[in-house]
Order: sequence, then structure tokens, then C-alpha cells
Amino acid sequence: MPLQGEVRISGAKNAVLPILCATLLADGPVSIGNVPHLHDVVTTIKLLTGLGATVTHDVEACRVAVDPRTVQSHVAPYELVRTMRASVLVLGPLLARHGAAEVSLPGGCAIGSRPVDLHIAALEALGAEIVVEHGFIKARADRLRGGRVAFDMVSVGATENVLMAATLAEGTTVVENAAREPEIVDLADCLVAMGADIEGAGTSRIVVNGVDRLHGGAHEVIADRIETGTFLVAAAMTGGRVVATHARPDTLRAVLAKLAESGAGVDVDGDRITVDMRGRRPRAVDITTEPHPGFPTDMQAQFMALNCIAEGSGAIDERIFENRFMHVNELLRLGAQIEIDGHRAVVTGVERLTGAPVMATDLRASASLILAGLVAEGETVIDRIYHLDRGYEHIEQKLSLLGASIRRIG
Ligand SMILES: CC(=O)N[C@H]1[C@@H](OP(=O)(O)OP(=O)(O)OC[C@H]2O[C@@H](n3ccc(=O)[nH]c3=O)[C@H](O)[C@@H]2O)O[C@H](CO)[C@@H](O)[C@@H]1O
Ligand SMILES: C=C(OP(=O)(O)O)C(=O)O
Repeated sequence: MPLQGEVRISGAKNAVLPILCATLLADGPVSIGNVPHLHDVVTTIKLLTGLGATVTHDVEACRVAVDPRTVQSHVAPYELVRTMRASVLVLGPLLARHGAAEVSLPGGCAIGSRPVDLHIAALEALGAEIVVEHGFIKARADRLRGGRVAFDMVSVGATENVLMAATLAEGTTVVENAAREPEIVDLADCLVAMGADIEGAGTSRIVVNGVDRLHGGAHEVIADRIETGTFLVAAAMTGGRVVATHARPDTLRAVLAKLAESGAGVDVDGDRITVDMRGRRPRAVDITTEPHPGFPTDMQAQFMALNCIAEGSGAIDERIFENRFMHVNELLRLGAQIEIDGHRAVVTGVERLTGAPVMATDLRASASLILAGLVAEGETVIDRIYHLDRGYEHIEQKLSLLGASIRRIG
């Protein structure tokens, strides 16, 4: 069934999580708007509350207010960190503001081993003393000092941790080979609204002049580019026409270019993006995941689903995570033709997928199974959808409004 209509894009998961952690740096209340209602947001609020912060969450208004002045603890426990790796982003703020932090090691997850060595080395470059023992990262510093941090690989999370810590360090910090993701820019915008002095966010060289205090403030979270991309791929796969509203097209250039290459009509008008694939079958596209502004790894699984039903074959190279092909075996159960060779998957499009029970293994894998299920003949039942609730707000409702036959069971 071709999807038709408009879908309102929510605030970005990968922006709101670091921003909520950044509120710990302030000495007054911070109000965050356009907050999506996601399981990861709830987990982060639990983490902040556990540290002693006073948090109010107005779900209807998509707003979270954090008063960090009541923080008493500097320990992020294993029970929360293991369910959400982004919890490690409290490390920099706690250390910079309270001089100490103990954060459980996040460990690996379905998409790879995901170490935090770069986070630790960057904070050490600002003068922190860090030991890893009993499964915790234990960090101390009377006051961090500005320094030069040159990453030898691009890391979104490590860039965020050091950026937050540097705002309250004494002197200037220069971050080289910084991640350039739009969520880094959004975090920097929020920090600046709280009184930080930051230049270059969104480029690979960020300069932070430390200040003595950050005050409270207000910030609106940017639109979720991965949610946007997921709905636009759904439009293309079903041969439909969907308008994503309240979106940020400038953050999606690589994704929109691939949709156009697959044969979709792509139109951008302010914060609205239209993808039109009516009456056509998509053509398979080659994808190589890269740090921003390259093609995002968080859209890899969704384009794999698109290639599964496209004309021709497309190669998908995953260059960011070591093990991000967990969705392949599930897509094969729906009749897809995919061959894996190391970090590369070659997908040959088939005329038709057939519905089957499948299992979600991680967040974007779950999204790819929904997309495949939308076009598969018959019923597809996806198990373990709690992964989906980490990062998509009301996905089944939004898809239903576009005409999809989808429902949550259990
Ligand atoms: C909450 C959030 O924003 N998550 C995003 C963030 O994850 P996250 O911040 O965890 O991803 P990174 O950019 O840090 O990871 C990139 C690569 O660097 C490696 N690495 C990272 C840190 C480190 O200390 N050592 C190390 O080796 C990772 O294992 C991975 O292979 O960026 C990823 C890459 O765009 C996205 O897929 C995630 O959705
Ligand atoms: C991998 C993702 O998130 P996280 O880093 O929170 O696991 C994602 O958003 O696709």
C-alpha cells in the first residue's frame, strides 16, 4: 500500500540525550523543548533524577525542565548505563561541575564493541585523573584545564563529552578531528545559551574558551534526521508520496541524494521534505557509511531494506560499526537476497518479500524490519520492539496516519 500524506518529525534522540546530560553543567534551571517521548529520554531522566537533579517532564508539551542545583551524587549506575550507552555522556559534565564522576562502563551492544577509550583520553588531556576499575570509569579533577585534544578517529560521543567538559575548564580547549554531526551543533547551541564560549561546532576544529559558570537557559531540540530519513524511505519503498514536516533538510543531504538516485522525486521547501515515488519501483543504490556529512550509519539498515525490493543490486559498506548487519538474517527470512562479505553486503532486489515472524536486534534494525514488513506480502510480526521505542516516537501511529497497516500487539 503506497504511503500518502504528511508526517510531523519529532525532536532528535541523538541531540536530546547529550543536551539533557549538559544541563548538569548549569547552576540554574534549564528548560528543553521539542523533546521526543522516547524510552531513552525516560532513562536519561531517571539517570539525572538518580544523581539528585530535580526534573519535570511535560510529555504533552514535549518539554523537560532540569534543575541541577540539587545534584548530590556523581555515580551513574550499571543498571541504567547498560540499557542506554549514551549515559556515558554524564562523565564530562559531572567531572567539570563537581570534580568527580563514576560512570559504569557501557560495554558492547548488538552493533559492535563500542569502547570509550577516546572519551577517557580526551578528558585526561584536560587534566582529569581517570582509572577504570570494578566496571566503572572513575574520574577526578579539582578543576579541568583547557588543552589540545586531537582525536585519531571521529567519535560523536567523545566529541560531546570533551565539549561539555571544556566549557567549565580553565583556559582554552582545541578539539581537532571533532565529529561534525548536526547533533554536535545543537549541543553547542544549547551550551552557548547557557553561557558557554564555543566556536567551530559543526567543523572538525572546535575551540572552547572555558568560563567560570554556566547559567540556566532554554533550548529547542533540532528535528530528528534519522526519523525523517526512515519515513522518507518508507515512502520510496511503498511507491508513495510523503511530506516530512518540521524537518531539517540541511542535515539530510547524503540521504536525500541517495533517495533521488533511487529514482524518487525529492523536493525541499523550508522545513518540509517531499519524497514521491508514485508509480515506480526504486532502483538499488550503493551506500558507504561515513561520519557526517557522509551517509549516516543510522540509515544503513533502512536503505538495506529499500535495496531488498529495488530493481538491480546495491552494495552496502558499513564503515562505522563492526557488526551492524544483524538485520540481514531477519530480512533473509522475508525472502531478501543478501550476501555478506566482511563489512560489505550486496543486496539483489526481489520483486516481492513475503511476511514472516522476525526479531528486532537493535534500534535501526527494527526500523528496517518495519519497512520490509510494509511491502511484504502477508503479515510480518516483529518481536522485541522495545528497541524501537528507544528511538522512534509513536512510529506505528505515524505510519498508520500515512495509510500503513500496522499495529502494536502486547
Ligand atoms: C546517542 C548517539 O548519539 N548515538 C550515535 C553516536 O554513537 P556514538 O557516539 O557511540 O558513536 P561514535 O561516533 O563514538 O562511534 C564511532 C566509532 O568509533 C568507535 N569508538 C568510539 C568511541 C571510543 O572511545 N572509541 C572508539 O573506538 C566506535 O566503536 C565506532 O566504531 O554516533 C554514532 C555514529 O554516528 C551513531 O550511530 C549513534 O546513533
Ligand atoms: C546506534 C544508535 O543509538 P545509540 O548510540 O544510542 O545506541 C542509533 O540511534 O541508531
